[in-house]
Amino acid sequence: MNIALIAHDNKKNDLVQFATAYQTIFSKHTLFATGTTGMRIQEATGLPITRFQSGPLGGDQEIGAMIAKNNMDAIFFFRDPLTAQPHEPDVTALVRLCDVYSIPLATNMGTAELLIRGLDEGFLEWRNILHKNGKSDER
Ligand SMILES: O=C(CO)COP(=O)(O)O
Repeated sequence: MNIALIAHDNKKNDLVQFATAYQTIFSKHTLFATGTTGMRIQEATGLPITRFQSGPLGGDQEIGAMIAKNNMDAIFFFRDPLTAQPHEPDVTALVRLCDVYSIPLATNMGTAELLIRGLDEGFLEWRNILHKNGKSDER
């Protein structure tokens, strides 16, 4: 599965801890991230991660483009609900595309726990059916 990891600044420590705790599961998948989040997780875990631009510089939109091409299977996006973001339109657009394409999106630790365990149990196998039907450019 292709998985994206994103966190706003006040939530980066949480996502780094989460990725470290579930490193074994994440290591079975192909990881993508916005710039700074990806760097932080790579430093902490050594996991291979394809890093896009930083969020305010277009990283959210790059991940959105993957969703639109059916190349993204799940997203962990720890948003900061208490701080205004200069790129709020990009954040909204990313969340919207998840809804357009029914992509599982965890925006906080509580949902993230469910999503990562579900992922490991194979609850996202329906995504493979879409891939097999040739509806994506890559796996
Ligand atoms: O701003 C972000 C998501 O909206 C995250 O970007 P960084 O990972 O580069 O901090």
